[in-house]
Parts: sequence; C-alpha cells; structure tokens
Amino acid sequence: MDLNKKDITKVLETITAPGEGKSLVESGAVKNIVTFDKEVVVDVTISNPTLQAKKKIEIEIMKAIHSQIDQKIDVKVNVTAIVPTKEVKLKENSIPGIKNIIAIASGKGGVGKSTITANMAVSLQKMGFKVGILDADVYGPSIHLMFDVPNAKPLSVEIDGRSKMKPIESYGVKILSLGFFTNANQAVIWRGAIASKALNQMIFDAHWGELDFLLIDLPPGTGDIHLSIVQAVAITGVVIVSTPQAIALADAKKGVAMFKQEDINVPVLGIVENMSYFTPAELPNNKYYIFGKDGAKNLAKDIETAFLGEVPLVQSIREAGDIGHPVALQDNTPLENAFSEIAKNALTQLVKRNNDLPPTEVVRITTMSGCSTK
Ligand SMILES: Nc1ncnc2c1ncn2[C@@H]1O[C@H](COP(=O)(O)OP(=O)(O)OP(=O)(O)O)[C@@H](O)[C@H]1O
Repeated sequence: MDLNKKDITKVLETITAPGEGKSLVESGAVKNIVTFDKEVVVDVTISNPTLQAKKKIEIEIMKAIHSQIDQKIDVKVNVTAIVPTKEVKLKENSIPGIKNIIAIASGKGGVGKSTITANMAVSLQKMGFKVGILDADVYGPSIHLMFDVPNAKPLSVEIDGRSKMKPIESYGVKILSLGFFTNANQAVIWRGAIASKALNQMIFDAHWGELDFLLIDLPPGTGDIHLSIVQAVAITGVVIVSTPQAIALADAKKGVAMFKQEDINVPVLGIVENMSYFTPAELPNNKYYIFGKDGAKNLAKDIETAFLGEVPLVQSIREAGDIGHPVALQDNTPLENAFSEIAKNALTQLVKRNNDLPPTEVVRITTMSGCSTK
C-alpha cells in the first residue's frame, strides 16, 4: 500500500491541537508531511514547550495513523514548540527589544504577588528565556531582597550617546526595583507623581537590552500606579494572584474588573492561587485548607479566565524569599515543579493571546471622569 499525504492529513484532522479546540490541521499546527513507501514524517508545532506535551502529541499522532491506516507504518513525528518570541507590535510606548510585558497584580496586599513574580521569572529564565523584572510596588518593593541584591545601585551606561540605567542582574534575571532608590528604614515617600516619574525612568531610561519577558510587580489594589503604568506602556497581559480566602478573592475580582474595563482593556492571562493549603514539613502528605479550598480556581471559572496553578503555603517559600534565593532555583522539587507549571501555563495563555488578540494600546486619560484609549 502506498501512503499519500491526503490520507495522513485526514487522520491529523481527527486530532485536536492542545488548548485550541481545533484539529491539528485546522489550527495550522501541521507544518509538513512527507510520505515515502511505508514511512511518514510529520512536522508539527505546539504552544506548550514541555517535554510531556511534546511526547503526548507525538504518541497521539502515531496511534491515530496506526489505528486508522496501518499498524506497520513507520511514523516519525517532529514536534517543535512555538515560544512566544513573536514580537507583539506595540502600537506606541513600546520599549525596543522587549517582546512581552506581563504585569503581576493582586487586589489584596500580602497575598504573595512578589513571591509569584520572582519565582515565575526564575522558571522562565530556566526555560531559556531572557527575563527582566520591574518592581513597581511603591508601598513595599521587595524584589531586590528576594534576589539577594538589597544594596545594589544600578549604574549608568552610555547607549547611543544617551545615559541609561543598567538593571542589576541576579540569577540571570535583570532587575530594576524602586527598592534600589528608597531607604528601607525610611517611610516610603514614592507617591503619586514622584512614583510615576521614577517608574517612567525605570521603563524608558533603562537599558533592558533584549528581553522575551518583562514582568512588572504592581502594588496591591487598583490605584494611581496601575493607571500610570497602563498609560506608560502597552501591557501584553496581566496575571492575577490571590489566596483562596473570600476577602482576597473579592479584591482580585476588582483587579480583574479594572484590567478588563473597556477603557483599559489589558488581557487577563489567568489567575494563580497562592497559599492554597498548608503542608507541615513533618506531615508532607497532609493538606490543610487554611484560607478555604479552590477559591481562586472557582473565581477563574466564574470570570472565564484561565487557572494557572496553585502554590501551597510552605515555610521554605517564605525562608527562600527572606534569604534571597527563590525556591524555583531548586531542581526537581515539588515547589520548583509548581512554579514551572505556572510559568508554562502562563506561556500557553500568552501565545493564545498574541495569536488571537490585537496589540494592547496604552490608555489615555481624556476626562476627569474616565479614561479613554482614543
Ligand atoms: N506560598 C507561600 N508560602 C509561604 N510563605 C509565602 C508564600 N507566598 C508568600 N509568602 C510570604 O508571605 C509574605 C508576603 O509575600 P509577598 O511579599 O510575595 O506578597 P505581596 O502580595 O507581594 O505583598 P505586598 O502586598 O506587600 O506587595 C512574604 O514574607 C513571603 O515570603
């Protein structure tokens, strides 16, 4: 029996592309099919970069060809992951060299927004991406502490005849934090216009170089700084962090509503649930749902956004943050895996967002009573 491309295409039409709801053929995932005698080579691309996802699709294709055509066919599948390096054309206020800007927000304070930002950055860096963090948390910048560079002072470098601020690099992640410019012992005076100006400088007068991702650690709540940032840069998407506690969820909902507001219109990539349950070190199989169970998961369902994953309340996460060595730096531990799963899920949502939606526009305030992008 001679194989032909048409038969193989028909088989591939019966397989759904991961996370797409369309067939591999319809979604454009099939890049090439070569048939020769009893051999077939299929090249496909998927958005999930994990080995697991690649293996899964490879096996699915093999099984389908064997069961629908012939067991004896020698099937070779080449799976490539499309990483979101496709530059989203930011209409204006883009930062040259930065491909995706992801804001990390929470409604309530202290829910672990900075912890999630730091660990997501490390996970993405470990996957081979170029990552930067802008710590815009005016009320309590902590990224410089979590990356063990508490006293670093960014230097100025000359780029094309202009003086630029050079981010501090730690664990392969480039960092600019309001914490570099404030004294930890003084009350935070970065407020309103001063904070906005400092942020603008850290965004536009910094030499970030080439970055796949710039993560912005926002202050908690839905205040002026958020507005300053959406006016300053076009944010590709926002990740919301919440604990499962009702009061945190209510605030997270407000945060989501702000980003989804027609005039602001920043796509929400999904929700991360932090402090999902407590597991004591001496009882590693026990889970205590201190703040309630599945709250953020249910919220994600309610507001039709993706659930990106959960992180337990574990003493070592707090300790790692305090000593400036994020847990995601560990190798093959459950916590490292939890954070890398969250990073991968966020990536999948980002690829989807970049494929399906137009570039985000910056927000312009036109009247005192509201905002407008026009
Ligand atoms: N999953 C966790 N397990 C244990 N401790 C955690 C966890 N997540 C965060 N923490 C700890 O809780 C505290 C608050 O976390 P973090 O600073 O990340 O929160 P935040 O939301 O950024 O706070 P803020 O509102 O001040 O910006 C920190 O001491 C951190 O180490």
